[in-house]
Amino acid sequence: MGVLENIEPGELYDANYDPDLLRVRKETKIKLHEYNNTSPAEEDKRNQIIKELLGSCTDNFIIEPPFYCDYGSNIHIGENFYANHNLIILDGAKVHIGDNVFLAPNVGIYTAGHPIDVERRLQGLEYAMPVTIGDNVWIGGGVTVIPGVTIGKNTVIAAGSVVIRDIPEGVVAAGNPCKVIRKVTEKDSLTKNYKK
Ligand SMILES: CC(=O)SCCNC(=O)CCNC(=O)[C@H](O)C(C)(C)COP(=O)(O)OP(=O)(O)OC[C@H]1O[C@@H](n2cnc3c(N)ncnc32)[C@H](O)[C@@H]1OP(=O)(O)O
Repeated sequence: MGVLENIEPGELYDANYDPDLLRVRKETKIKLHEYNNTSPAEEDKRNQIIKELLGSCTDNFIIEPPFYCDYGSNIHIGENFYANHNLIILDGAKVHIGDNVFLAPNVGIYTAGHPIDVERRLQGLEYAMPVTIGDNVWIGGGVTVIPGVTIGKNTVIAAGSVVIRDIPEGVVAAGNPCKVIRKVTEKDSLTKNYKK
């Protein structure tokens, strides 16, 4: 059973002082420290650490170090997952990533947030809402995905976007806030030269 399993999406919990959460996050950071200090030659060791850490994954994934997350157990990745360097996932709530998903460098997937009002924020309260990323999604460099967002299958999120609302399947979306700029069409599979 994953940590925070009994907390409802959006429900406030004590993220800063709860001893169980602090313990699990520390255990996770110890494993990630080990992972992030492996050599590229230590593929088996890398795969073993990730398999122990994540909620679920297949045998077929690459996560380039450094990689950071809070708990690991809330993260589920599909077949043929590729994450470039410096992926950060704050997984207070579940993060479901489909098959064939590519993440560029410096992607942040944040399920967690704090109350807007100062008083409760300073009590260390936090909420988390799940993030879902569909099959065959490509997320560009430096993209931020905030709590509760779903990105539909076959979609491309342009570099630097901040995804604050759900994005449908089969589109290119860009910007802050991230919005659909066009559909992916048959023409895209005919492009031979990407030179502008
Ligand atoms: C797994 C890995 O490691 S991948 C390696 C890392 N690489 C990346 O992160 C590259 C990501 N690529 C991008 O962001 C590209 O801009 C793409 C793929 C979104 C381009 O998609 P295209 O549909 O070809 O977009 P195109 O260049 O024709 O631009 C279409 C419109 O979107 C806008 N646009 C394109 N990219 C962005 C962006 N990152 N942010 C904001 N707007 C953008 C353009 O300005 C243009 O607007 P206009 O019509 O008003 O002039």
